[in-house]
Amino acid sequence: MTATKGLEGIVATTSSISSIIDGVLTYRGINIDELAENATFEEVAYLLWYGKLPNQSELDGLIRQLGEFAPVPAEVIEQLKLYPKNSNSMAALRTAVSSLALYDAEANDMSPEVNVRKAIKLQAQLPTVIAAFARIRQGKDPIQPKSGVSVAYNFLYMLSGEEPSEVAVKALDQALVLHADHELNASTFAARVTVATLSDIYSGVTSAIGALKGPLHGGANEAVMVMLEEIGSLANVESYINDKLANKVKIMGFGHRVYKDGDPRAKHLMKMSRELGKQQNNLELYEMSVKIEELVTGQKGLKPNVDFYSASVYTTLGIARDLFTPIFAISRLSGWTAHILEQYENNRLIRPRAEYTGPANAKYIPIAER
Ligand SMILES: CC(=O)SCCNC(=O)CCNC(=O)[C@H](O)C(C)(C)COP(=O)(O)OP(=O)(O)OC[C@H]1O[C@@H](n2cnc3c(N)ncnc32)[C@H](O)[C@@H]1OP(=O)(O)O
Ligand SMILES: O=C([O-])CC(=O)C(=O)O
Repeated sequence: MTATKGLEGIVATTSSISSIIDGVLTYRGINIDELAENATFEEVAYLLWYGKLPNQSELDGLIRQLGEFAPVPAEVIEQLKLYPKNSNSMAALRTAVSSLALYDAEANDMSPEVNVRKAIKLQAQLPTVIAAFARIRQGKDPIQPKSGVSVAYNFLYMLSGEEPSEVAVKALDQALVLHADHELNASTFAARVTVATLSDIYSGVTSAIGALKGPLHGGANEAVMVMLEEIGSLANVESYINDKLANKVKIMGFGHRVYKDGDPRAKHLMKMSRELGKQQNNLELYEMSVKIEELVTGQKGLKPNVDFYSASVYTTLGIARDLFTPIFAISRLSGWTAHILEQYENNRLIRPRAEYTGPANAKYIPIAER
């Protein structure tokens, strides 16, 4: 038995949800470029869960359900108030999702219709939990979600308590479309491993949130913003990046396990970053990001991934840095749950082997002789 480090190149399951073939990403066979330009996040979530685009009445039905499920149990809001104010936002989300299961009478019901309903419920409740946490830690009251509006609108509304601009809603909606699914990425794999034991959907999503949190995966979008803040201005980019590269420090938001010629999602986020910057008459973050890309691609051949330009996009939308990865979770929840449903449909326990590298024939030594 020989181990493949990081399972690189290992095909661990079949899936009909999303594909990355020759650098092209599709959801259910539809090119991400087409979806990014035309689809709303709710259409994409429906596509991932049901395997087809919704017609108008199906879409209206989903938006209605999302509105009905969006309020979270009062007990969960009370618990959020007890979390330390400086809690890591992904840790808070991981805890809150685990807690949501305790207040869902259907949490352990494994029938397929109930599992789809729980996927929609979680999709509706994640934004409410994150926005409530963000407000509570600022000493503000949470805002009740609206019904009949998009996930992007509701999240921005619940964060600030004000009607979000059309531009902001459209930008966030497009970012949600772009992050919704990505084949067997680490957090989706974690979700599938968990539910392949026939554990429940909340357990799968809690595992996935834990995996997304790390800076080699979803946590990279926050790490990119930390870097942009450390750099501070366009004039400092070159010396900062050259220094990091010379010291073999990884530049967050670059590189990818699967894409070697660039992440097809990055160009959409780059464009969004430029357009939002222009609208606000402040292109500094965008220009700094472009300069970083020039240097990192020029010197290392590494291309930006989905996390790189999303940092300047979310900051330009006025969103706090530590909510970037939770926003990724809001979007990826649709993909995680689609994969969980697919795993249940054709389940087999996921249990690979390890190549043993420890000592052989070791003997037990009585404690007095050690
Ligand atoms: C949504 C997402 O999850 S997208 C990914 C988000 N993560 C990041 O942006 C973090 C920065 N990037 C990385 O750490 C990596 O590129 C990963 C984790 C995305 C992929 O990792 P792997 O496929 O294991 O690639 P690995 O880390 O082995 O990199 C291969 C080589 O490129 C280098 N490299 C990879 N990414 C970077 C980077 N961002 N900056 C500098 N060098 C890098 C590695 O140091 C390594 O060099 P070496 O061969 O000289 O040792
Ligand atoms: O697929 C991966 O390894 C990481 C990624 O880009 C994602 O999850 O969107």
